Amino acid sequence: MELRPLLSGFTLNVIMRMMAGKRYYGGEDNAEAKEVRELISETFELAGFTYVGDFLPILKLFDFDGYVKRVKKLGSRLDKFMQELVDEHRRNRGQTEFKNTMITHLLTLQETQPEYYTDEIIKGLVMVMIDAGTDTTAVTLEWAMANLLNHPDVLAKAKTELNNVVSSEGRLMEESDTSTCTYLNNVISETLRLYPAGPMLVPHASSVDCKVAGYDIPRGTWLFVNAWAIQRDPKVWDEPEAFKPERFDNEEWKTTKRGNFLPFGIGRRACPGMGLAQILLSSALGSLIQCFDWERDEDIAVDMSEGTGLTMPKVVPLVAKCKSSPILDNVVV
Ligand code: HEM
Repeated sequence: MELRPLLSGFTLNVIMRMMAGKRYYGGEDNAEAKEVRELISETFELAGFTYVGDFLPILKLFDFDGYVKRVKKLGSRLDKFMQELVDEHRRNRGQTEFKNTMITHLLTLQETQPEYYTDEIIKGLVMVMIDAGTDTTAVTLEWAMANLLNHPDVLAKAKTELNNVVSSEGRLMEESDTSTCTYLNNVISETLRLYPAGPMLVPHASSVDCKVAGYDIPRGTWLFVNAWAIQRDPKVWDEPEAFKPERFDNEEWKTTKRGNFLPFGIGRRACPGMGLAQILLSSALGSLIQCFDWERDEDIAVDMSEGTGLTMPKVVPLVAKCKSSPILDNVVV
């Protein structure tokens, strides 16, 4: 079974359920779902494109490969879809399925602060949650599973923890278990250390001339932070290339290595979705480990080559075998 489509469908469903109370993956195949899946897949494709005009402005005069034309066309299709979503919420706010969505809450704020919570802002928030929150989380889950399949001892230890904390109570993993399963969280931290979904963070630009660590930085300079290299620095991490969740066992790393572990960035522009991402990663990975016994598809190590996309996806999509664990037979009828 190939995991990638399942994991990205899962994260998109979670974010869309939060924002709009809708799922577009793995359920009914209606026209709206098809349209959304198409829009989202094109958004990710174009987001990963390097636009040369950003680096050599003169080249903005030419539209090589028709990139600008495609982005503009996609932009207006996305805007139409988002506007329909907002209008649908405006019409049906009282109905159960629309009552507790993020769009409905934003529309309530629009009543008291219309100049700030405009439709443009609401549509922008929906879009940024999809862009920044779905692929990053799905890619991390795929790397985590790949690491576990290459380290059956780690997988067994994580399963034992889940059996002790959750399955022993005859139930499935819940959100409240995410803080108790410390080894599971260490597996996630170690995955984010070796395979950060934002390997170069997000480019930042200085808004004024400034001095950083003695260097003069002119206004408008683009800064890239190589988190991938910092998190594998042999001066900081023992056996930096090894997958060892135990290195996060004690809290000491928080004082000694805090600035060297930055999968969510650092400072005022750090990832605002970090808390949500950690809960999502922990509950999804925990459920996959608790509910199924996993094995590699072939008797060779999973290929761990890193691709060049925005979120550093695996080059070879992960394929794995699984069978249900006894807990599933007990709780799912
Ligand atoms: C494993 C999951 C995730 C990873 C690894 C990740 C990583 C990052 C990184 C590295 C940045 C740039 C920080 C910087 O440049 O200093 C960022 C920014 C951002 N992230 Fe995440 N993220 C994840 C999940 C999420 C989720 C679930 C959401 C929301 C639903 C989200 C929303 C955002 C937003 C809105 C920004 C831009 C913040 C700004 O520019 O001020 N992220 N993320």
